[in-house]
Amino acid sequence: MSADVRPIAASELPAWLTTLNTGFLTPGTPTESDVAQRAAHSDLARVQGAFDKETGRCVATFRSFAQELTVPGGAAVGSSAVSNVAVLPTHRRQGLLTRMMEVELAAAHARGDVLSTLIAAEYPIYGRYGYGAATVHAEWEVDVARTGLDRSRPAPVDGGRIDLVDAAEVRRVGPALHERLRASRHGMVDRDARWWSLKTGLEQMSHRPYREKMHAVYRDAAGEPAGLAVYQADDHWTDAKTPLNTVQVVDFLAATPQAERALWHFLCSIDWVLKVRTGNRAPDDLLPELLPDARAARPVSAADFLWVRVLDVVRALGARTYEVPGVLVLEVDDPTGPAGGRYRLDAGAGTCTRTEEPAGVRLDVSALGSLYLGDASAVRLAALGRVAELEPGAVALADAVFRTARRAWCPDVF
Ligand SMILES: CC(=O)SCCNC(=O)CCNC(=O)[C@H](O)C(C)(C)COP(=O)(O)OP(=O)(O)OC[C@H]1O[C@@H](n2cnc3c(N)ncnc32)[C@H](O)[C@@H]1OP(=O)(O)O
Repeated sequence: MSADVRPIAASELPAWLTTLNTGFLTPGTPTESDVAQRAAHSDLARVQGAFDKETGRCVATFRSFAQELTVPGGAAVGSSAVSNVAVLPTHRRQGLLTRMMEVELAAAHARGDVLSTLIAAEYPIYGRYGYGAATVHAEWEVDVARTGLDRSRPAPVDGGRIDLVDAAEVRRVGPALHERLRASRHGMVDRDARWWSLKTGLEQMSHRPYREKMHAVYRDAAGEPAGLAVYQADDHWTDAKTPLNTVQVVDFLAATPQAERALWHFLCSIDWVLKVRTGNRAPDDLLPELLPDARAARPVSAADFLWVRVLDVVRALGARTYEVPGVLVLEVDDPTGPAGGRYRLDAGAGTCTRTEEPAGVRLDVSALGSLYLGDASAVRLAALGRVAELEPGAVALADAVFRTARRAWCPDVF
């Protein structure tokens, strides 16, 4: 079976969406509204399809869009975000993803994108294309009876307050709060207006019907919104009519530790609620130790989340800051992409240039992607055989230079 890979025409969107839904095991013919929304929010030049040469059927989907990724130090770096990758089960393992990815990475490089980013459905798929796992998704389940928090006094003690608000208020205060947090937390990506519309039910796709949520906003003593928790509960009771509810947090943004403390205390104090599941948190989240009994928060997930592929090493390494000074020469291998070469990183000056100097470390571009946001350890990658030390001490220096005090966190699936 052979197939043509090319950008799709607007008239092909319904077939493309059907293939995407089937590939993601959410069968369903798209509605007119689904198609209209996609048309309004997609740059069709960046929407690829593969079409079976015999049947003409759309058998694979791939899309990219412009994204900003916050890197250590707070700069927002331009990335080509890859999403909606699916190949029909009848056409898998025939090289279609590889062909679509080659088109995408060449186009991203030609556009001048510094990085490419994605959330991998499965771990083994994207390393071969130069992506490296760059952030960790952590989730805890809190046994609220064990927390030691005083549930009878859930109000903030710092002069702030918590207000329960509707979705319209979330659309008013959420974007600015997110922008404030994004400017200081590496690993976060921008959210456009449609993100807030979809997450608050203003728009919805038929295969993912919106279920109304509850929203708590923390305002500091000056009345400024500094935190937002979006959550739902499962309405679960025992036969003996005792409550067994679990609160599932679906979005939690806290711009200050005070907001973080106040919102977790609030969520752990709601009557009928025995458990709070945190949703996607940073692996170094404050939560466990915000509780008098930290063990009340049981880790339930710790897995790779955002994957980063460096396209332009000079601009990528020059965009982030480094917590310790040091000069490191890296030899980057990128046989199928544009990032290969030798680079001199001056972490103190925050500059990166191409160089002919001898390299201290040699690494594959996917290992560079893992190091980029400061979450991976160069020493650990060396132990795994993914970073080679060419000069004594260079791996330890790379470890110290790339790591960040707080860990990278990407709250969003895209
Ligand atoms: C960013 C996102 O959208 S993530 C969502 C990704 N989509 C999904 O997981 C949906 C279900 N899966 C699929 O649609 C497909 O299997 C895809 C998209 C993952 C892969 O598409 P394919 O066209 O089959 O990949 P392709 O044939 O180009 O494979 C290239 C290589 O990757 C390997 N590979 C592909 N998918 C997988 C996988 N899921 N697990 C392990 N290896 C894989 C292939 O074996 C092949 O290896 P080889 O070069 O050594 O032979």
